[in-house]
Amino acid sequence: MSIADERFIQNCKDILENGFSDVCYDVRPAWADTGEKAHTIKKFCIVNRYDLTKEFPVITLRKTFFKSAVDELLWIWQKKSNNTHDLKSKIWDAWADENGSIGKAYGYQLGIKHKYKEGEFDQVDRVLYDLKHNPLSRRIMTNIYNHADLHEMNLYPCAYSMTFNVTGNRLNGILNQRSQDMLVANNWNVCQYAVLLHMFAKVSGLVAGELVHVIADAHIYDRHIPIVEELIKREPLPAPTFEIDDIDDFYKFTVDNVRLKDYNYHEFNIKIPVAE
Ligand SMILES: Nc1nc(=O)c2c([nH]1)NC[C@@H]1CN(c3ccc(C(=O)N[C@@H](CCC(=O)O)C(=O)O)cc3)CN21
Ligand SMILES: O=c1ccn([C@H]2C[C@H](O)[C@@H](COP(=O)(O)O)O2)c(=O)[nH]1
Repeated sequence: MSIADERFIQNCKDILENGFSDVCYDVRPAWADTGEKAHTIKKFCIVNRYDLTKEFPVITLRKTFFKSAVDELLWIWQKKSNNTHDLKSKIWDAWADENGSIGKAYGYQLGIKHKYKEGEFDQVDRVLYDLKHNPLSRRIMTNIYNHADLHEMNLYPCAYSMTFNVTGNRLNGILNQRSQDMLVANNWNVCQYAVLLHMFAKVSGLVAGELVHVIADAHIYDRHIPIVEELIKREPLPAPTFEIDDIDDFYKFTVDNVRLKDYNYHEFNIKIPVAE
C-alpha cells in the first residue's frame, strides 16, 4: 500500500476530526460560481517525511495528474516562466491577466539573478552550482516569498522555499509551504518536489533521499469535505515504480523523462471545484 496514501488519510482524518473551522469568520477565498466565501477546516503545521529511496510518494486513492504536475514544476523551475501560455494545463488561468501573466510570482522569482563572488546566478543555477561544487554547504536553498514584489503577484506563493541538504550521496530536501489545499494540491505538490529532488540528484551525481514537507496551514475547503470523506475510506493500492532517464543537464529534462510504471489508482469522476 502506498505510503503517500497513508499520510494523506492520516492528515485528512486529523484535520476533519481535530481541525479548526473558520466558518464564522470573514475569509479571503471564494467560490467563483456563486461568490460565496470558501471556508475551511484546518490544522496548523503538518510535517510529512517521504523516503524517496523506498517509494515514490504518489497517492492511489484517486489519480494524481502526474504529467500535468511535472509540467507545472518545469514551468516554474526550468522555464522560470510566469506566463500561462508556457503551461500545458489551465490550472493557473483564473489567476492570470489578459496576457497570461500571473505577475512576479513563482518562475519569475526563481529567474532573478543575484551577485555572488563567483559571478551572477539565479536561484536555480546557484543551487545546481552548489550541489556540484559545495555539496557540504548548509546554504543551499531557494526562497520565492519576496516581500518587495508581493503586490505584483496575483496569488502569493504557497510552496515558497526549498532547502537542499546533501548527506553522503543522498540529496534531501525540505519543502516549506505556507498554505495547502489538501484535496486539490497536496499530493500534486508532493509529487512535484519529489520529482525535483530526483532530477537535481541525477544531474549532481547523487541519489534522491528524503523529502520533508512542512505545511503551516493544511486545510480542507467546505465543498471538498464530502469528497475527502469518501476518498479516505478507500483501500490504498501499491505504489508504482518511478523511472527517470539518465540526463546530466537539468535544462534538458522534459515531462517524458520521468515516468510512473504500473500506476494503479481508484476511479474518480468528480470535477473538483477550486476556490479562488
Ligand atoms: N484554492 C486553490 N488551490 C490550489 O491548489 C491552487 C490554487 N488555489 N491556486 C493556484 C494553484 C493552481 N493549482 C492547481 C489548480 C487546479 C488543479 C487541478 O484542477 N487539478 C486536477 C487535474 C488537472 C489536470 O487536468 O491535469 C485534479 O483533478 O487534480 C491542480 C493544481 C494549485 N493552486
Ligand atoms: O501549489 C499550490 C498553490 C496553491 N495552493 C492553495 C493553498 C490555498 O488553498 C490557496 C491559496 O490561498 P491563500 O489564501 O493565498 O493561502 O492555494 C496549494 O495548495 N498549492
